[in-house]
Amino acid sequence: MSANTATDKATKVTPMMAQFLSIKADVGPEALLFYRMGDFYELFFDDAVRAAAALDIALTKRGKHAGNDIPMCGVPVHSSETYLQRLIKKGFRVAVCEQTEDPKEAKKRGSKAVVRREVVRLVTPGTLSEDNLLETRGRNIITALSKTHVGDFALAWADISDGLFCTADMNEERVPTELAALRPRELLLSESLYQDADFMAGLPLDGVSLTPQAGTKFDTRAGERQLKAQFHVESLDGFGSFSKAEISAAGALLDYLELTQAGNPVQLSPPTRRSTAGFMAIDPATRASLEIDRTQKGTRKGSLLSVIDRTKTGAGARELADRLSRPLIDVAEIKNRQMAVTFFIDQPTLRERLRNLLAQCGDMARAASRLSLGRGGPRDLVVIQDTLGLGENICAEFAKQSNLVLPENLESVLQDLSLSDKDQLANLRRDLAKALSPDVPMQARDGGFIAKGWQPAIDELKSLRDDSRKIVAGLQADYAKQSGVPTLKIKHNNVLGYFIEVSPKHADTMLNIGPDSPFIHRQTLVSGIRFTTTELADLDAKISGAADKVCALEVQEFEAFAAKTRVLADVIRRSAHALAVLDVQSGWAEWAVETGANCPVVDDSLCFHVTSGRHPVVREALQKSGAADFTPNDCLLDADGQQSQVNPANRLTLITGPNMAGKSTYLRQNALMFVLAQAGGFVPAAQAHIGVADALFSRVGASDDLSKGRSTFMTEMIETAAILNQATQRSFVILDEIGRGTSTFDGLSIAWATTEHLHSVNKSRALFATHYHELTDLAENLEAAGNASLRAKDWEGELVFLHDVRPGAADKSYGVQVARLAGLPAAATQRAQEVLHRLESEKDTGTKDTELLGGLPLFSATPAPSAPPPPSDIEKALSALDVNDLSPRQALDLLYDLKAKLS
Ligand SMILES: Nc1ncnc2c1ncn2[C@@H]1O[C@H](COP(=O)(O)OP(=O)(O)OP(=O)(O)O)[C@@H](O)[C@H]1O
Repeated sequence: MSANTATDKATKVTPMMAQFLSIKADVGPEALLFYRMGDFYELFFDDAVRAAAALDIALTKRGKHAGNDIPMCGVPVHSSETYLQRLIKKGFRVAVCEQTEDPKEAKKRGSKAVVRREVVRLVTPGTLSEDNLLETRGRNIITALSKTHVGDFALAWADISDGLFCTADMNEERVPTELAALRPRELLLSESLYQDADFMAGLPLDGVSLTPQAGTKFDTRAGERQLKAQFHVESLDGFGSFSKAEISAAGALLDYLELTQAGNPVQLSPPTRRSTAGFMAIDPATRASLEIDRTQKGTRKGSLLSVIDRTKTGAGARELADRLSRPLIDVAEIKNRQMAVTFFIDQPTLRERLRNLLAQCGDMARAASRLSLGRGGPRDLVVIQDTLGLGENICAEFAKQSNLVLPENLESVLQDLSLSDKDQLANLRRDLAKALSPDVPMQARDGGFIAKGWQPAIDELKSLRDDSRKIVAGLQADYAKQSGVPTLKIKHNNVLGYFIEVSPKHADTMLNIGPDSPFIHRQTLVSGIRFTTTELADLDAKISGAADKVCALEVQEFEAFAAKTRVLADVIRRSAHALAVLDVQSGWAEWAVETGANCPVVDDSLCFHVTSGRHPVVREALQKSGAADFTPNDCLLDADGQQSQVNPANRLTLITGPNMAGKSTYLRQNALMFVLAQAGGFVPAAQAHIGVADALFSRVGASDDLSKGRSTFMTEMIETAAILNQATQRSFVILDEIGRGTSTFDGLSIAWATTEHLHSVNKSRALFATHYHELTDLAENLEAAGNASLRAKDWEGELVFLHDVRPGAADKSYGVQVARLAGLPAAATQRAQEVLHRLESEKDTGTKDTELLGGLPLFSATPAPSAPPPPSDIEKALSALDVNDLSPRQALDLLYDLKAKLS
């Protein structure tokens, strides 16, 4: 072979590889290309290397490209969802490329022709719709963030798994707050925003996959066209007046969804404009520290949501999470929600029946979405049929109750659920009930899901198929007689269809029947000899022909139903939402009854008065561990000072008390009262009067944010700055130990100034927990500040926490005792106690603070105790000894032994 030929061969690209390379070039390097080859999705080159490592599967090679081996790995199509799920979780995006023609068709173009393949979908974290890839009780949000030339911002967001679609205008400061509420899986934004490091540093982006887009994707005019096309309207006025920023974000989002679904239309609800002014602002740090829907470790378990969630359906759980994430400000709307919960508390029997029915409901909105995306199956139709039926049963349960007075919003929810005024939907349900057989497969192509009596053509073909099968069964006896081989069997496999099989010892008998033999030899195997007959072959053709036709007709029926659900998608989604709302309201009532939660009085005042409040999560944890009961506590704050004439109410209370006494718990439980009350629910308290808060702020627990290059102290100061700059008189603020992360005097001064600012400038309702006892003096100088403390008692040398909040400042911190409880070595706690005594006595004798807190000189003045030496061998032996067990002789021997150890 000449050198040239060798090079030619090395650089020659096979037609299949050429096709792969061209598709890969279109997809780009960001996405892995799942290239369909028969029953596998294959990955090549760098994609294969990355996927093999991420999935921990074998990396092999296939052929050569430019003289090098082509790395390859593959995943079977039937289990590809699991692999997809793992890749998406690891932050990959995957372009799925299918064979879009029958290989037989390709062959007609020549033996070397490659089967046509096309990318049918780009799977990204924010565009999932399959049940296996989605969290049942969590949302899967994709958002687009836009910024106009004049600096206005907007977000558009969607959950394509159930059709949610919303937009909201906002200023730059509000963007992190809204993103934290949405917790999107994927965020689209323009290249220029993406490259703005300062802006990006302020966004809560944990677990968010970023998808930068060319600035042109955010063009307002293109966005308007996209929106009109998506919702088939001539004008957008019907949806309210979108701002330019909203249109730009919505357009970019729709454009991207179209791209990922390779042109398949995504069904979304008409866009809802969510004015940010209507929702309580909870910035990312506050949301994280209050652990509303996730703990700081990122788990749902242990969050407020997980503790109060009594919903029976995935859609209900998602609705509850939405409500807790975005508490309302509008008092009337909050009261509407409360009325529904109260209604269900007053109707225990109806509540129980409703919850039993809800438990049987499927995820109708997600099923409808899958059907509209062409990814649904017969089981999705069953979910729609069953759940619509259950919706009817639920309406019937309400109708059964005599003299029922429904709150207005429940009335409208039941209207959405009822089929009585929705003929098309009622017909769809009735038809589905008639058309579907009880057991349906996952995929329509597997057939066998259309019930008898629905379509005469299918029934006819099925009876032809079944009759032929009966004839085949009868033939076995005839052929056994004819051949004289009583053990002759008629069998079936996918390659041969029906065939006759005899054991090898009857081979001669079968082969020598003579010229009139109907048996035609097909195969000789070690295990048996196979034959067919013209009659059997005819029947086989009839049966398989009929089966194929049945399958094709069933697929047609499925497609027809899927098309009907597409048309009715909006109504189906409204029914599904009605079920979710009923689930949330009845679930909230269930939780309230179980835990003794009550309905708060919510109004526009600036008061916050809670009697016997509890922290729902800490209380549940204590209950589960059986350790102790939760001590309920009151809290009274009034930013207006209106109550002060009767009962002086502070707007700011300084909380002191020993470590571990429950200060942080108290702060958080009161912040959570606002979240629960403004989400429209009941609160864990005997009574509560809550004037709505426009924003919650918390600075609780210091942690550094090294990923953003911020130390613990810096993070703390940034969060404190945000509070002092943004909190209004209507806000609620909790601060836990501000100023810890720096020198005592700096810390104390910052805490001091922060308290004064909050009290006199922001004028918000605020709780401030601190170990700086000096701060408690502030209560005397500031007219609306007060002190409260959590108590502990020294009980026979043991520290007992009482966990109850009392007016007045705490006298001591018990820090050393807590350190002892935590297991600090005895030598260290003894030493700490000595230092503490010394500091306290010098303070009493009037020594200046600077001398007291000066650090080293004082420490070196007190002789440091040395750690007790470890016990000697003799001491160990003596302490293990039981003297009563020793005989006089043994005692004498022991003495000798001990003496020997001395030398
Ligand atoms: N009201 C309460 N009733 C019963 N137990 C409580 C109560 N409040 C807190 N606790 C228990 O005390 C523990 C410590 O509470 P918390 O962290 O709020 O104390 P702290 O005063 O903030 O402590 P530190 O000053 O050390 O941060 C909690 O984990 C909880 O188990």
